Amino acid sequence: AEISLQALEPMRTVICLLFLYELPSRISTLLGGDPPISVINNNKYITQVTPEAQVTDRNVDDSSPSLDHAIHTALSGQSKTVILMGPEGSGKTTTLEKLVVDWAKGEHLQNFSYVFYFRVRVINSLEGALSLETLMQHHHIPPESMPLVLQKPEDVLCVFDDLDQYKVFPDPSAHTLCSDPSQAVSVSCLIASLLHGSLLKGAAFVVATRPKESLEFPNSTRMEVLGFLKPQREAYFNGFFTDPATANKALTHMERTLGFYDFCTSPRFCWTVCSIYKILMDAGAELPETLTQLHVDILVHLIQALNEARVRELVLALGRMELDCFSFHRFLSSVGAFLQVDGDLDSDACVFSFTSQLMQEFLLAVCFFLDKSEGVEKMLEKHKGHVKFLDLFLSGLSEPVQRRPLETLLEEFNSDQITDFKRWFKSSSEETLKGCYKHEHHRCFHLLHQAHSKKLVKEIITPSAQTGISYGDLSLQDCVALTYVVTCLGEMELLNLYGTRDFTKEKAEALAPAMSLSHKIFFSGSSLSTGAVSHLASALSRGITKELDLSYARLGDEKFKILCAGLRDCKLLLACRLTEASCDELVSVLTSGASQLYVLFDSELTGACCRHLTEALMSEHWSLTELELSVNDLGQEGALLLCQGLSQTGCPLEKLGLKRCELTQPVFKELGSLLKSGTSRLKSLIVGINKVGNQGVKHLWDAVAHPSCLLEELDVEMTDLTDACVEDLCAAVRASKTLKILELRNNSLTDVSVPALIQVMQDSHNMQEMNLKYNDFSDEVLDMLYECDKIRY
Ligand SMILES: Nc1ncnc2c1ncn2[C@@H]1O[C@H](COP(=O)(O)OP(=O)(O)OP(=O)(O)O)[C@@H](O)[C@H]1O
Repeated sequence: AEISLQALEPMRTVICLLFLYELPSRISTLLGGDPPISVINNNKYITQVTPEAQVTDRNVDDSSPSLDHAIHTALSGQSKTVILMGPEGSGKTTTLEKLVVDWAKGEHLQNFSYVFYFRVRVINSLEGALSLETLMQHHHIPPESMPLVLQKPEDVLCVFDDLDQYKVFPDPSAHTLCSDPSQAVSVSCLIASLLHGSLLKGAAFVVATRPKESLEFPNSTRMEVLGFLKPQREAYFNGFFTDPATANKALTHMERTLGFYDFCTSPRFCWTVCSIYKILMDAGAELPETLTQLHVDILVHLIQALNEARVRELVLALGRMELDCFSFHRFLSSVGAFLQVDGDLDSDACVFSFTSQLMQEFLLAVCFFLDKSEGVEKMLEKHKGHVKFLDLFLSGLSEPVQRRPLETLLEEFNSDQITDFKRWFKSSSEETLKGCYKHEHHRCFHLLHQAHSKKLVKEIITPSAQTGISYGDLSLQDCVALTYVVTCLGEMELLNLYGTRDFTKEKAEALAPAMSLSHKIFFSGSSLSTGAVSHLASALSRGITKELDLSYARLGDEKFKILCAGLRDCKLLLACRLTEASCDELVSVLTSGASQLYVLFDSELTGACCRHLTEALMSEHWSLTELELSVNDLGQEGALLLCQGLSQTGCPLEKLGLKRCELTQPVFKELGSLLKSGTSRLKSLIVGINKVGNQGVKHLWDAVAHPSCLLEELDVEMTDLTDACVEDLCAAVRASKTLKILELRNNSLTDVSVPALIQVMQDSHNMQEMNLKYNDFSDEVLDMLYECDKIRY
């Protein structure tokens, strides 16, 4: 390690040298990573950001709060203990070592005169009782410096790495804490006494651990170690591959094929990916498409690099997790590529652990296929709760193309095991896809995505699959897998994302191809980010979507504007809440000449919007044949204006929805004149749930009876009709040559009207259906109604 030591004070020089000496003789391995000290010395260190920086801006710039800076600030303030928490390989050790190196170089944390770095893995291997003084001597502090350390503990910073490795976790209540630095106590008591402040009271601590719930120390600040978000990954790839074009190629490939997995934030995983990509690119080989293929490539490379004759036995021993010295003594020179070995190999206390959880699960899956072992159900049950990717790897390896390179090296996979997996996958997916548990559906899609076989997707997703259930609240990985499945199928009838709470730009981008291939998309009750709306818009403009439900999505005017950009060529928009501010956009889409059908159900369109709409209707560019404005408070003035637009000669509108629009009698009168005018092409008029009574609706009966009226469907549900309207109603039906459907639900018609209504339906040749549900009929007329099959009641 080549830190320049000349400029350091003698004490620092000693501690720094010893710290470096203390670093176990770590070497760079494909799965383990480049040792932190080599990362730091070779200027490959990438500064991580804090969760706050992530929230405020994902494209973090230099001024964003860095993790290192946050630690420095915390240690120079009130907080005496900083707990760094992050998953496997997230960069905790590297952050700690950088901290110590920066101190030793005199760059940071200069308020401390002594910095001690303890690795719990190493302390664990110290047996018997230990005093603080002996521990420090283990860390090579010269005896003459000891009194200085003990006299001014506030000048001391202790760094504890791998606290999760602690065998017995420090718990103050379980120990009598020690306060005498020369007293020999158990190692667990020693650590607990330091962290709880009974030893070296006033000293500061930085502790790193994988996520642990029960970790609390006095005056402590927790900090999440996020690993590499996208901007840091980009910086890392650029540092790894010196050629920018190669870096970009590698990064783009990783983001496309793996970027949706959480573990991509792990710097250690990024190192492994970069390393294997480099090997493959140098050899002119294809880069892996799936997580399984990536692990096949890694394992093949590791095996080839070993000088090991019994590779099949080695893989079996690792996969069966025969993690004991006896098994591994046979493969001593080889296991280091896969395992971390703590303690003396010849002692019972020697502990083996997998460097990569992913590789551990991958080896388990390989083992399942290598020889006849237990059935797949039993195997998955046995590991339930401890594994995350086992079924994915099984799925990937069950496809010949993916496993072939391994078979060439080991031997052919057992065909019974492959058949067993395929049987399980088929039957469990069939069951899953009949049900309505979205998480199970998503899991099935993840497995299909991993298998990467279009043929298999078509085999598994049969027409009986319930793919129309709500897939709301998808994760990024769900979006990618669903897109894969829909792309293989070629189309999807309904993409139901009802109640999605957090539809981000990233998710929308991943799901865009699936959206383009869906006939209907439901986003009802969802919350879409601005970025997501713009991906939705472009997906719609490219795709086949005919129906889009954005009801209760509270899109708002700004997002609606963005959506409109994609709607120029879209056939239909259903239900979104808009206000007056969106009118200009709306009118411009409506008159674009490309939209064919438009529904603005349940918006917040008011009278003022009607003025814009009317202008649009009167313009020569209006080409829509359907307009749905139901559930908008248009008001009398607005609705009358609209009628004016409709009476324009040449207005092509054939279907108009004005349900629950607070319409009044004068509006019905105007609608009636419009229908009789001879200029209207309206075939369907939906004006239910407007309380205008017999008098109001009479204008429509008169219109229906008029020879110029072309209406085929009239909906006057819940308009307060009584028996008094029936004479006009029957006259209208008899006179009309076009009317086919009459919707009369939820009115106040009674038994006395029934004979006339049945008669008129029987006499009419045009009429196909009259709906009389929820009127005031008694049971006595039910038999009569039953006789007329054109009446629903
Ligand atoms: N900030 C960084 N810049 C560049 N590389 C990094 C950084 N952090 C980590 N790495 C790389 O990732 C590897 C793993 O990181 P590190 O050992 O620090 O993780 P960890 O969180 O301590 O993991 P574990 O929980 O397994 O102990 C390092 O060896 C190094 O190669």
